[in-house]
Amino acid sequence: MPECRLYLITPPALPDLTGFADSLARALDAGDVAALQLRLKDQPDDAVLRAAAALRPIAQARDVALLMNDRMDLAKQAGCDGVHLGQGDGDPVAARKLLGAEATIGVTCHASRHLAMEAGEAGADYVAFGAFFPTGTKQVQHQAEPEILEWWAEMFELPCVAIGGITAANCAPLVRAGADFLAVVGAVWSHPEGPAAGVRAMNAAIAAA
Ligand SMILES: Cc1ncc(COP(=O)(O)OP(=O)(O)O)c(N)n1
Ligand SMILES: Cc1nc(C(=O)O)sc1CCOP(=O)(O)O
Ligand SMILES: [Mg+2]
Repeated sequence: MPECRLYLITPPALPDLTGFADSLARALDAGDVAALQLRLKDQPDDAVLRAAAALRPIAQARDVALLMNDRMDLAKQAGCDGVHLGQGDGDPVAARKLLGAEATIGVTCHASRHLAMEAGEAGADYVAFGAFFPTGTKQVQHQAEPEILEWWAEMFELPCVAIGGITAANCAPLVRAGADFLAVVGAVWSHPEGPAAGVRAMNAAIAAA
């Protein structure tokens, strides 16, 4: 079974940044997390930069890549390891030019083979497919099936991320289909026993898939 790792995304707002930083440190210390995406939707730039400054040392000290959602300019300003771009968030070629060869650039591809191949050609480091399951975190307009992960993994070396409603209970088919990363919000931050337990549960489910 190919290796699959956890990709954590922050909740959409962080009203208590200090408290969140503590929770994040405990969650990252609980198990294997490959990357953390700072996804603060509709927040002012200064709040996003403040959050990045607080969370970057926690992530990077644990070898967890910090990726900025949506905004390549803020990724650069905040010293992030990369950026995640949706289809309306800018051009991966421009992001590469701005952030450099070492940066990680991910692109949302919904359930589209065409968008994924286009992202790969534009120099993305991963393509993200979703949503695989119903999610309360965001209103989604696209639904993906595990077959797209199977097809991608068979055809291309470039890593693929699965996202959308993924939990420890439903992730096995995505791991078996070839997802390199599972990106989650609720499965960790809304875990009934807390985020550290959420990371442990996801790690265990991935390993058992
Ligand atoms: C890993 C990952 N995959 C997909 C998304 C969704 O990005 P996007 O379509 O730009 O939507 P928003 O996150 O900006 O609401 C993501 N953020 N991360
Ligand atoms: C940010 C995001 N993007 C999606 C997509 O389908 O592109 S689904 C999603 C929300 C992921 O949160 P949860 O793990 O709580 O479902
Ligand atoms: Mg976006």
